[in-house]
Amino acid sequence: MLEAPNRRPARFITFEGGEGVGKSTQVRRLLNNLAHHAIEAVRTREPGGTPKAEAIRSFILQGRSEAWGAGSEAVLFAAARLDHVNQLIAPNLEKGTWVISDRFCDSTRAYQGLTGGVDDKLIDALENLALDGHTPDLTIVLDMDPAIAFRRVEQRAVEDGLQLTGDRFEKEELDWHQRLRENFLDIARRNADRCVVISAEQDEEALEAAIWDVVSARFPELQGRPVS
Ligand SMILES: Nc1ncnc2c1ncn2[C@@H]1O[C@H](COP(=O)(O)OP(=O)(O)O)[C@@H](O)[C@H]1O
Ligand SMILES: Cc1cn([C@H]2C[C@H](O)[C@@H](COP(=O)(O)OP(=O)(O)O)O2)c(=O)[nH]c1=O
Repeated sequence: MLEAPNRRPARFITFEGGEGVGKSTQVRRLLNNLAHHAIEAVRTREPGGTPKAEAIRSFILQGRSEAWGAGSEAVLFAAARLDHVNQLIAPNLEKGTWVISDRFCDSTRAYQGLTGGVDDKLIDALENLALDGHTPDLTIVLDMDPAIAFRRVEQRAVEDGLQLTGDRFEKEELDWHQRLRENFLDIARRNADRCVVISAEQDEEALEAAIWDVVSARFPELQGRPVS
């Protein structure tokens, strides 16, 4: 009988951190680097990633869930995540395609849990339900002073000739974002085998190189891969 080829499992990598720290930019750059190493990967985001989860994203980010409080929001984010895992993340990993997500479960723990005051046990239960064993293989936590992140976002908006309206999360005060930053660092400390904290206070290329160092050291199949 012919043996199935000994294929490496596809990897699931998530990016976490506060607003404007450069997650989306670096997710794009990582996808590009993986493609150069002949790795098939999909890029996704949370909240969102599937039509149903994107519908929940609009509902929450337009502020329509605000009156319900952080507990209901945690449930809504988990509902979106369950669909995202079932419809996009698990099927891709199963067929050998890497998945790179801009935010995932640590955002619920940081925003609704540690910062929003939702009980740890509820966050744990929702996480177990939504992930169904699909814990990320690696989480890159991009860390920076939120005041600098705000200036970056503001500067880009001015360059684009836009008025900074922001969604409701971006209207929160700076000290709230400082607490959020500490909470992401705390999550990283408590999950040190999965999470790597990288300073986002460096230019895009330097940060991309720092992320690639971590990713390629973590996954040996990237070493010795063809570079196109
Ligand atoms: N390393 C960097 N240095 C300076 N500006 C950056 C850097 N990375 C991203 N930016 C800019 O900062 C803003 C926020 O970046 P983005 O990737 O959208 O962050 P996030 O997804 O974390 O909100 C964008 O205008 C982006 O062009
Ligand atoms: C995934 C997730 C996101 N969020 C928040 C974080 C962001 O404020 C918002 C997502 O907006 P988004 O525009 O994707 O974030 P960013 O500003 O980092 O580019 O939703 C939660 O509060 N809980 C969650 O579980």
